[in-house]
Amino acid sequence: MTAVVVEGLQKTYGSHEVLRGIDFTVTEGEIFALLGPNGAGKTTTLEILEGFRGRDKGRVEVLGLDPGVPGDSRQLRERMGLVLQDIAVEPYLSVRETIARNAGYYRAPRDVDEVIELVGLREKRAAKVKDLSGGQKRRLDLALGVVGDPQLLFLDEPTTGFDPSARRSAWEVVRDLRASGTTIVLTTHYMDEVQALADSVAVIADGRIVESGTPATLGGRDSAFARIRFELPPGTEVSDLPVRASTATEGALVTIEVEEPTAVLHSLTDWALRRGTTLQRLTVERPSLEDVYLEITRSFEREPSQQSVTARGHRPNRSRS
Ligand SMILES: Nc1ncnc2c1ncn2[C@@H]1O[C@H](COP(=O)(O)OP(=O)(O)OP(=O)(O)O)[C@@H](O)[C@H]1O
Repeated sequence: MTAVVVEGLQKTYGSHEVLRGIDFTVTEGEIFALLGPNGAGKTTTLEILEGFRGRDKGRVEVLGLDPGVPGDSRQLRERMGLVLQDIAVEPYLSVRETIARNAGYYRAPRDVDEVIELVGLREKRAAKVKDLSGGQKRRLDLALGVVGDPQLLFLDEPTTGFDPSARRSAWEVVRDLRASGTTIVLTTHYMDEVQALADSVAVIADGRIVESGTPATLGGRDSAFARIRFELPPGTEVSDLPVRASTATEGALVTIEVEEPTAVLHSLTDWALRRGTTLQRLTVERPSLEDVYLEITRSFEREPSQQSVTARGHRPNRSRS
């Protein structure tokens, strides 16, 4: 089942065309990450899906409803949860009072204390909102997003300002929500967060979706070349190696790029052992999600207008660069 359908979505602010025909779908029960550089239009897209912002053109369906239609939008409020970048809360209410007050807006909210527990704010339940730290405030935002027991949860940069351990806890909360059947639409600038959470990913640049897939396949990552690196053993030359090193040296390291590294590694290690030596600092790596993401978005920063037409064709082959 599909939770969200977006087709040909367009939005212009004045003369600034922010969305120039966005298409994507979110499957029910998945965590979908919408990525893109600052100002790419992620928040605008989310706000359109949430019914807080109108669209100029295109089809948008959220849980079978059109957030652009007032009646549908009201129904959606009951069925979706939001964790926004800046949420207005009463500074003099306590954490528990704030969550309880929000719970009152829904017909079938979750238990308030269970939600406090879920987001790790038990010790701060009596603290006033104004006395919370930045990270604790974001946890409260998360609590407010989930207290209505939403079918669909929007998370706009949910862990910005969290310390590493709080991020891990927030990820656990998000995974638990997915396990309980909640569909989650997420924006984030942290690629480790995408790797840890997302089932599918779409990247917005230059007003369009320029890449989509899973964290493992985005931008051809799964078929990218593996990069083998090691230190040339003392007294040997690159030409002595049993395989051709495509790049002579990178710093002090020899670099070899191959599609499938098993056989090459075998012949390299065999060669080294026969010579009674070792391959110091040996590593085998494929591009990380961050490498791939940066390459996708950088190529759009270079030639925005041309790139938008034939995005794939213009990008250099990241697996070999
Ligand atoms: N109400 C508005 N009026 C005019 N321009 C706007 C408005 N809201 C957003 N913009 C512009 O639209 C563009 C997209 O903004 P948006 O907030 O959707 O980007 P984003 O991808 O969420 O960015 P970030 O990663 O920085 O949060 C930006 O250039 C922004 O300045």
